[in-house]
Amino acid sequence: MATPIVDLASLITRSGEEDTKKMVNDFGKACLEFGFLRIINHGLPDEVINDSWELTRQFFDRSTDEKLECKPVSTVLPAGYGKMHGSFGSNEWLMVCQPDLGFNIFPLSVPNIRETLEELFLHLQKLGAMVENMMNEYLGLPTNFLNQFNDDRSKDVLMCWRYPPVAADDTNMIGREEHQDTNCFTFLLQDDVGGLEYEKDGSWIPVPPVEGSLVVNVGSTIQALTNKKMVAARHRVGRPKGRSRQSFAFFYNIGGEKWIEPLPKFAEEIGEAPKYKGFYYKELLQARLKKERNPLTLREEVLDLEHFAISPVE
Ligand SMILES: O=C(O)CCC(=O)C(=O)O
Ligand SMILES: [Fe+2]
Repeated sequence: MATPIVDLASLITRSGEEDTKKMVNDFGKACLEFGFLRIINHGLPDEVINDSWELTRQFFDRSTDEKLECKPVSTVLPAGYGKMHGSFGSNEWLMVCQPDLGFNIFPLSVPNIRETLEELFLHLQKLGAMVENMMNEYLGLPTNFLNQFNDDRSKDVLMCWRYPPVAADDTNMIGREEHQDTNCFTFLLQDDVGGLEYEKDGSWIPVPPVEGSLVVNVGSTIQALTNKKMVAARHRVGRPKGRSRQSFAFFYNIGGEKWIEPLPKFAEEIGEAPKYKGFYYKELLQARLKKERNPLTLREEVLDLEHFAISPVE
């Protein structure tokens, strides 16, 4: 079964009601059956995408000292440059946060990088709200329910990733360990190196780069709210051979203080027991990041949504 492709043309052009209904249905079904899909006609300007690739490439090609000048200043929103250590590999990232918060740090030696990446951020954030509305409609929730529930946009994050290639003496072929994203939705752009895969029915399905398309995946927050009606697909990235790989992952997030538990519509109201106990979003996120950024962590120790699962009564 091929990864679904959902055409967002009618969302952008606001064409007829029938087209919109079909789009919402295609999107919802793709989330329900795969948790992973591609979108086309998403409205992101080519120029912004192309400039973002070029400028982040220039940034990652700078010397380590120069990149370290962009080290985060805030621990609350650690926008800026970072690098993984230890068993999680040596991937580098440049993290971009909501522009008007003022946390973003960019090198002055790469002209226009701020304007370009912040513009990309804002386009993706707009897309996030649209996708959230489609999900709202597909799930039959009251109008704007999800947008209002998830009204704090200050935690959205754009991660610009660079994965180094496998070295000759290297045995670790994993570029990014398998995981579920904890947020609501993630939007992914990858360069032509490829390597992204998601899990479906026990198999790993490759998601090769296709120009003009954007990958969307469902995060654990949606899985918890829908009482596992929607499932956040596990995904991973193989380590690139020969040359490094770049990607952009935009996390349409949720505020840390938000209490997440299955919505009554998907549990009590339909006579189903909740599959998860309630938790503050930050409990899931912080535990995940703390583990992931600690080089001594074993993969089995990384906390995910199942930590909050209520085991069925025998
Ligand atoms: O680099 C990619 O394609 C995927 C990145 C990812 O899964 C993540 O940042 O959560
Ligand atoms: Fe991910």
